Amino acid sequence: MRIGVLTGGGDCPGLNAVIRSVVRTAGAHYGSEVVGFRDGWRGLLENRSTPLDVAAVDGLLTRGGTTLGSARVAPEKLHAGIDEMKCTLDEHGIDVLIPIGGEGTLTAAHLLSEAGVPVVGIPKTIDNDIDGTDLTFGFDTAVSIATELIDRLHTTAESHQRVLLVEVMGRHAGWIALHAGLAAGAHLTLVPEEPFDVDEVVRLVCERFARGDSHVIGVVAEGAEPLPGQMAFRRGGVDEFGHRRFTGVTQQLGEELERRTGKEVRATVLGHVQRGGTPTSFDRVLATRFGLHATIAAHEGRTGQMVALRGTEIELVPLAHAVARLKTVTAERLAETRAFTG
Ligand SMILES: Nc1ncnc2c1ncn2[C@@H]1O[C@H](COP(=O)(O)OP(=O)(O)O)[C@@H](O)[C@H]1O
Ligand SMILES: O=P(O)(O)OC[C@H]1O[C@](O)(COP(=O)(O)O)[C@@H](O)[C@@H]1O
Ligand SMILES: [Mg+2]
Repeated sequence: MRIGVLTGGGDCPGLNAVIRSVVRTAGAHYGSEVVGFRDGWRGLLENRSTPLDVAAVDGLLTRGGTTLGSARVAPEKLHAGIDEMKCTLDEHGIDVLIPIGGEGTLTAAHLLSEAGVPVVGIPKTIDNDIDGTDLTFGFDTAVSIATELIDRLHTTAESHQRVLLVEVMGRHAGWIALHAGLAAGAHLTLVPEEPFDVDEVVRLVCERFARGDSHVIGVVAEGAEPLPGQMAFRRGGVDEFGHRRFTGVTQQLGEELERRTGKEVRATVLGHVQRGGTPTSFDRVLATRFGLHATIAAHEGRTGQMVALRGTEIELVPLAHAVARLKTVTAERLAETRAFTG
């Protein structure tokens, strides 16, 4: 059998571990060959590939990023390019394609699957917002990095009796904010799922200082927004790929808080450091198991599906189900966090 692999969307610690796992499982268990397509869907559209053998994936278990590269392609171009992509797959004799990506990449995978291409998807994203799987690799690494950095901000904040607002990634879902906030003992957690009440944030900050606390740490997901009409808030529209452009909610909230509380406020944006570098051991294991089970599914003809973590086991779920909605933070999980950070 010949398997095609590509990585789409934002890079994520553990992608290389998946590639290694697919290549090693295909070679050692089945004597199959693997072809990597470069830069996500663009590699299929432009017929750019590289053969992947065991030597090519040596050392990839621990390396962050993706050795295949990743790129974004406007969804319309992808819809228009289905025949071209099928031609590329035929030319390389690909029997099953394994796309590794987030909800966007998996939506495109579903599209190809509906067009008759045998596909087994592998979910990735640091945001952990893919439905149908309990977790995605990359999330644990991002939360660990964010937690360590927030820990460090506590000491500088308390030395100056400041409010420190930390912006973490999370476009539609606040999982990183929720977990890093809880792990690092933040006093406030703002997520995209629930517009925040600026009056309430002001009250919380004033109350903490009034009772003698030394500082306030607030974790803000980049996609969080204030309730309408409560403060001036710039909107950035959407980019050419349909993604919302962020305008720095944390900085804007910081300025508002400084004005209304009289306290010094500093905003820190963690940005891409959250998804750079080596994956945690948890993510290496999850990525390796995803690669193994996707390759087994490909050889058993169980296509049109995505591997998923359910409890402690890896299962297959239909791609149609996985991309039907995003997995966002529930009211119950928010309430749990608020018991400690609100
Ligand atoms: N609705 C869609 N229909 C078809 N292709 C899509 C769709 N959404 C995204 N894609 C493709 O998948 C790529 C990756 O999606 P993106 O959302 O950027 O990352 P991720 O896979 O991490 O969610 C996009 O650049 C685009 O080519
Ligand atoms: O690479 P870019 O364009 O800066 O993307 C940033 C976005 O990618 C992410 O890191 C991951 O999102 P995806 O998994 O959907 O690619 C988001 O948290 C963040 O908003
Ligand atoms: Mg996406």
